[in-house]
Amino acid sequence: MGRRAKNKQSAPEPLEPKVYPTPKKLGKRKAEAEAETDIKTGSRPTKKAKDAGGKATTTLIANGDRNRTRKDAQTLVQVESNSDSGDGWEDVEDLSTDRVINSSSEASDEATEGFTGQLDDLEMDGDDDDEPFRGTLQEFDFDTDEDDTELQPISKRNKSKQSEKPSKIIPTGSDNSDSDDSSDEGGRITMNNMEARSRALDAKAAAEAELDAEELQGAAMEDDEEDDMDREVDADGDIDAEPFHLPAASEREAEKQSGGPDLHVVQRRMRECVRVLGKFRRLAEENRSRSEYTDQLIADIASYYGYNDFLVEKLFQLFPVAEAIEFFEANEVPRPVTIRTNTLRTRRRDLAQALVNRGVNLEPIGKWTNVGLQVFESTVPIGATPEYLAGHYMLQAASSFLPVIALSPQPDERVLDMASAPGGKTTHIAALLQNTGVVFANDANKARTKSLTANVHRLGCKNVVVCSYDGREFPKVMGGFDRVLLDAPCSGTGVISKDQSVKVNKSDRDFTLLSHLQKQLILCAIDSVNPESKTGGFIVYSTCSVTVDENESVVDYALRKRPNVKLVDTGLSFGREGFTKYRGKTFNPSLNLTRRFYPHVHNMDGFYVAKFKVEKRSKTAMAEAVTVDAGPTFILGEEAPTEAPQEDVGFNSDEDRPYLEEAKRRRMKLKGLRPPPRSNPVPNLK
Ligand SMILES: C[S@@+](CC[C@H](N)C(=O)[O-])C[C@H]1O[C@@H](n2cnc3c(N)ncnc32)[C@H](O)[C@@H]1O
Repeated sequence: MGRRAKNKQSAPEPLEPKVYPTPKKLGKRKAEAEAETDIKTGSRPTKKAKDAGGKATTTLIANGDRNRTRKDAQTLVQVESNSDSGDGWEDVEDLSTDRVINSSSEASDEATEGFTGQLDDLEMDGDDDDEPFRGTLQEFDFDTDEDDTELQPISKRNKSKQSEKPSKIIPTGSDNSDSDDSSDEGGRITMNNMEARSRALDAKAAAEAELDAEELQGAAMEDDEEDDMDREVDADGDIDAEPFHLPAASEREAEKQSGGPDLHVVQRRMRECVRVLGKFRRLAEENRSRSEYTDQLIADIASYYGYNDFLVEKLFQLFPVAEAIEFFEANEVPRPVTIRTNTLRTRRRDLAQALVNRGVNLEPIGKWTNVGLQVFESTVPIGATPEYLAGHYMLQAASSFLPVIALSPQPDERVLDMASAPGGKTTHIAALLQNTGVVFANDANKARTKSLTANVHRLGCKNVVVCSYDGREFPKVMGGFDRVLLDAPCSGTGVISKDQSVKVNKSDRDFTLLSHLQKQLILCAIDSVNPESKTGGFIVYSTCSVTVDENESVVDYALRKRPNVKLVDTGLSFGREGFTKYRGKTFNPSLNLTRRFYPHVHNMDGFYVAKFKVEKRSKTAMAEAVTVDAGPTFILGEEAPTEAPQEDVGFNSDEDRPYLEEAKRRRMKLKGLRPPPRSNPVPNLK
C-alpha cells in the first residue's frame, strides 16, 4: 500500500466503495510490523497510509513497535529541556486527555484549531495556498513580486528530504492539471515552474494511490478465489499446519488458565474469525454460531490491543467486522502533527516560511482548511519556537478545527464557548471574529482556565472573557448569544492513539454519567442562544468520542426536549453521516446531518460534530423546557450522587435579570452616572 504519502492529513471524500483488508492481509501484520521497524523509527510518521480513495491497509503491529511509533511522533513536539516552557508538550498532552473523565486536571495548553470559513481575507490568496512548503528560504520567496524570480536549486540535503516527504493522500483540485513542465527530480525550481511541479507531484501521487487502490482491490478478489481453493495458506505464503478450529468454551478457559494465548495464535485466530464472519455459511464450522466467532474475535482484539472487555465490545459494534479491525489498528498509530496558524498574528504562508527557515518540513493540511499545516519533521521543538512563543500558531489536532469551522462565527457576534479550556477552539473563534465581538470562554475547571488565559494572551485575543461556571448554570448567568460551542467533556474514545489509558479505564457507568452530563449541558447550550440573533442563532455540539451514547443519543435527546431547535448541515465537506439507527434505537432522521470522523478513515482523531439552528420558542415548548429531567447531575471528576436529583435545565429569563441589571449598573458607572441599588447579589465573572 501507498508508495508515497503515508500520513498526509487527508481532506477526505467519503470512501466509496470501501475495500476492507482481507483476512490474509490481516495475517501479514506481524511480519510487516517487523519489516517496517525502520520506517517507524524515522522522523516522520509513515505507518498508516491512505490512498486516494481513502482506503487504509490494516496491519497488526507488536506492542514494542507501537510504543516506539508513538514516542517518535511525540518527539516532534516535545519542548526542550525545562518544564516552564512546556507548552509544546502541554498542547499535545491536552489533546489526548482534556476530554477524559477523571483525567488529570493539569492545566495544559492545548494546541488550537484552524479554520477556514471567512478567512480568505486574512489568509493568503489563491490556490497556491495549498502548495507544499519544503526546503529553505531561498527556495520559497512568497513575498517577491517578480514572477520570474529564479529560486535557488534545492540543495542535495534538502532534495533528499523532499524525496522522502509524503505527498498528498487525497488529491486536491490541483491534481487536475495536465501541465507537466517539471519532474520530481532535477531541474531548477523557479517561481514560474513551482506550481506546475507541485501539480505534477500531486498527479503522480494520485496515480500511485489509484494503483494502490487497484492492487488492494485485486488482492481482495484474489483472496476470494483463494478462499475457495486454499483456505489455509496464510498471507506469507506459508501453509497453516492445522486447519482453523474455533476453540470451545472449555478450551478458552484452559487457555486462560495457562496464561493466555500466544501472540501468533491470537493473530491467526483474529484473521480466521474475520474471514469466517465474512462468509459465514460457507466457512463456519458445523454447529458453531456467528456469535461464537464474534465473541472469540472480540476477546482476541481485547487481548491483542489491550482493551477492557466492555470498551472493546462497545467500539467493535460501531463497525462492520473487517472495518472494526482497521479502527483498532488506527488507534495504535499516531495521528499527524498539525498546527493552526493564528491569523490574528500572521498569515499561513509567512508562518510556513518562518518555520521552514528553522528546519521544519511542513505542508498545508488540505483544501478544507486554509490555516492548518501538517508538520512532517523538524530539527526544532515545534512547541518552543520563537513563532510559537509569539503566538503565531497553536499546536492542534486537525479534528479540533472542525467544530469551529462548523460554528462559523461572524465578526461582531457574541459567542459562548461553554467548555473551553485550554482554549484551542476559543482562540480559533476569536481569530475568526477578527478580534471583534466577544467570546465568553467558560470552563467548570478553574485550574484549567489558567492555561486557557495563557493561550488567549499568547495568541493576542482581545475579545475573550474567561469565566468558570458549571455549564449547566450558564443560562442563569447570562444568555442571548449569537452562537454557542459545546465541545463537551467526553470519554475520549476518539483519541485513544494519544491516550492509551482510555482502553482500560472506561466502564459502563462512565458512559452513563457522561451521557447524562452531556444531555444537561446541551440543553443549557441551546438555552444560551438568542433565537432572534440577526446573524446567528446556532449551536455546535462536538466530542472527541465515537460512541453513540455521547453523540447521536445526546443530539437526539436535545431534539426531543427542545422542539425549537433543528439540525442543519455542518458545512463540513467530509465526514461520515451520523447514525439514524443504531442497535435497535431509532433516532431523528435528521441525525444524518451530523458528522462522524474516524482515525482509520480520515487520518484524524475520532470526532463528532452536530450543528443546530435555534428558533423562537412557542409557548408549549417553553412549558416543556422548564420541566426537563436531564438525569443525575455531577461535576466532572467527582463522584456522582447516588440519589439522582431532578434537574431543571430550562431557561428562565427572570433569573437573568440580576445579571442584566448588574451589567447595566457597570455601564452607568463607566459613564459616570449613579447606578440604582443592587437588588440581587451576582457572582463575579473571572
Ligand atoms: C473537551 S475539553 C474542552 C477542550 C476545549 N474546547 C479546547 O478546544 O481546548 C472539555 C472541557 O469541559 C470541561 N468541563 C467538564 N465539565 C464541565 C461542566 N459541567 N461545565 C463546563 N465545563 C465542563 C473540562 O474541564 C474540559 O476542559
